Amino acid sequence: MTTAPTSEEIRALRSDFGLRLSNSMAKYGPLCVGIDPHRKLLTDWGYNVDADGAEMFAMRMLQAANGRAAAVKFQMPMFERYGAKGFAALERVLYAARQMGMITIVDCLHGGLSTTISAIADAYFKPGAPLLADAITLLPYYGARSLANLIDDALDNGRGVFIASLTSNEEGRSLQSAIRQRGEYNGKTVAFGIASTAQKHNVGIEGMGSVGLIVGATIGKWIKETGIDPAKFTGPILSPGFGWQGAEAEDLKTVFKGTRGNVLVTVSRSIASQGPDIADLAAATEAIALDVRQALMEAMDGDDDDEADASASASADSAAVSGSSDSASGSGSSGLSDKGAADGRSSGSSADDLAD
Ligand SMILES: O=C(O)c1cc(=O)[nH]c(=O)n1[C@@H]1O[C@H](COP(=O)(O)O)[C@@H](O)[C@H]1O
Repeated sequence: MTTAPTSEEIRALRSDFGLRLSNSMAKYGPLCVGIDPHRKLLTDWGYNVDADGAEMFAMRMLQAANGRAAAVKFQMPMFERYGAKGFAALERVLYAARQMGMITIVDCLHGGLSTTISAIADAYFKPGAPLLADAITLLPYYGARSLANLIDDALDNGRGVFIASLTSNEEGRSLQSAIRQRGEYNGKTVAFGIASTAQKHNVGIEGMGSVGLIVGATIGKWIKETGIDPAKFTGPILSPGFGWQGAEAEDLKTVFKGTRGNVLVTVSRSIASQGPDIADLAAATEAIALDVRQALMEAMDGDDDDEADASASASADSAAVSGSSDSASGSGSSGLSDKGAADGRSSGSSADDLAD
């Protein structure tokens, strides 16, 4: 006969993902290797563009990431496109990653009505789940609170989530910086409301929480217009955009100024494009892991040279993300596009070179 868990056991489970991820980041650094079997990469690596090719690609990426990165993130649509065979391949590579002891994130970007979205806890979080993962990515378009039941299921099973807040693509900016017209976050940006709702799940957790955010590294200085201060968020922050999409060390320093060990930078194509040789993939992983670690260490000590920033932090509300939405004018000209143009790095369009 099984006995019901005590309140202490429940508390421990609800902070388990954050604890395991922060331990892994302390050991291996703040890099997550993105496993995205793009068609072009499969072809370049000499694999068929099918579920078997995606599975072999993923196994190689796993071997390169093992012991060199804190986590791996699987891009669900790039398996899903092969239907049942793709799902079976993803189940197997997730199993392999678990056997290696790696922290696994499935990038499925699910979202929906509270009553229906909860069903996916059976797929990812519960004991015996076919796609058992340590965390998944979520979209909050139905309202961040619509995710509450699913988040509870994740936490009660020692798992976590990453909720899209400020995505790395430029098209997201006008929606995410829109000013809310009603409710608790009236007058604040959409992204701010999402981050604040996410943060509520982390309050009271010692160390890093288990409810994370997605904040693209590409957004650069535009972070200030959103009202979000990543330094005040106590869950993990998954940050895509470094490398292939154009973000550099300077962007990590700008966006994550003052953060302390909770930023997990996810990189896919900049590593995979060095394959298929595992030694080359491993070398690329190590080099990028070093760059990212260095940038985030510098971000930690980032000097507060910006007075407006300092006053925004001072007036931060208890949601632990500073809420200066007054400055959220939604002007879409800073960040990605300015930088891409200024130094010729890839911005939105060239980021699609290896898309799909
Ligand atoms: O959900 C994501 O992980 C995600 C959010 C976001 O805002 N931007 C973003 O690029 N991603 C994902 O992060 C990965 C980035 O891959 P690379 O640009 O190749 O490093 C891809 O799997 C994207 O789908």
